[in-house]
Amino acid sequence: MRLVGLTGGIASGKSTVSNLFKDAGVPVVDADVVARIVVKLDTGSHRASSKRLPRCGVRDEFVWIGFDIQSCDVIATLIPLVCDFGLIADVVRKGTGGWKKIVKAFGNDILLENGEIDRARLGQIVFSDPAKRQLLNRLLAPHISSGILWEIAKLWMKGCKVIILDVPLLFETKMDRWTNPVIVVWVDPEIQIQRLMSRDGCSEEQAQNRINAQLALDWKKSEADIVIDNSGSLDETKEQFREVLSKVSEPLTWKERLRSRDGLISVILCTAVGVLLAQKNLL
Ligand SMILES: CC(C)(COP(=O)(O)OP(=O)(O)OC[C@H]1O[C@@H](n2cnc3c(N)ncnc32)[C@H](O)[C@@H]1O)[C@@H](O)C(=O)NCCC(=O)NCCS
Ligand SMILES: Nc1ncnc2c1ncn2[C@@H]1O[C@H](COP(=O)(O)OP(=O)(O)OP(=O)(O)O)[C@@H](O)[C@H]1O
Repeated sequence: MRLVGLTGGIASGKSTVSNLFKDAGVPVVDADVVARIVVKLDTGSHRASSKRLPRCGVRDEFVWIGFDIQSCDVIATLIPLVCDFGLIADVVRKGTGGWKKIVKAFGNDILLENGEIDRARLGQIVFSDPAKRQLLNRLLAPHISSGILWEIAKLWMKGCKVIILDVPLLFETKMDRWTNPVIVVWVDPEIQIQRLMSRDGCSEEQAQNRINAQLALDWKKSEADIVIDNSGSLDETKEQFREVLSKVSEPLTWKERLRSRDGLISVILCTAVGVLLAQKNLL
């Protein structure tokens, strides 16, 4: 299995590029999506909200995190069994823990009427205060990394050979050690701030705070194996993407093959046959 890192700066165009990968049929694990799941409200235990929302079952949560049980032949039969015994539930229900930790640390003021986290409010707080941002990062990091690992595990079980890890803080969290190659989506700083302000409707100061919350994009560019310059038009980015796609779709190396599901199954089968043959010869 090949784990390809996709990163960049805020609003540099990671989602734009990861959508191109998805359109090309390459699976993407999106850390922002995982992070949203881990701060989701556990509707069953929330007390701050006046409205009681319907409780989601474990199976609803699989649908919620985009898990297509039907298409995963090997574990399709195992999942209901395991869920019923609560073994996987702990992993996918991390949202419960993340939500509780945030409310405990930041208070009920960061909650919306329905008890969900007010992301805009929390964003304002953490992007203007490095200490609070560090606190949030510390609280969520274990949930996000286990959420990402779980997403990778599901794709591995499906037999996916190339997986894109779209992680804005890939270098900051040292996750780049897991990935090869690392793609950095770079953008001219002036264009980055303009795109960020127009997408999020924020002031220049707020946009700059968000940019400053991450390692410098130029440094990330210098660490990249592949750079996509997204300062031009979408067509220009698509042009660069075609070359990148053919690069990441090159045949797997032996190491990558061994890390894939089919590679591991082959190794297990070969070992089992080898052991059987050796036993027969010894008898
Ligand atoms: C602060 C929050 C509530 C703001 O939510 P909002 O919906 O406004 O932004 P969204 O989640 O879409 O993130 C947008 C971008 O902000 C940047 N960003 C998000 N969190 C962080 C962070 N802790 N430090 C630096 N940059 C960050 C990323 O580039 C991300 O792509 C949210 O980003 C959050 O919960 N962040 C902490 C989780 C995290 O670290 N996510 C990044 C995953 S690697
Ligand atoms: N080549 C381009 N030309 C014009 N607009 C673009 C281009 N690429 C991206 N954009 C716009 O810039 C904004 C940021 O892009 P995108 O959301 O892909 O960035 P991102 O790196 O995923 O952001 P974040 O870090 O917040 O998740 C979006 O509004 C997007 O539509």
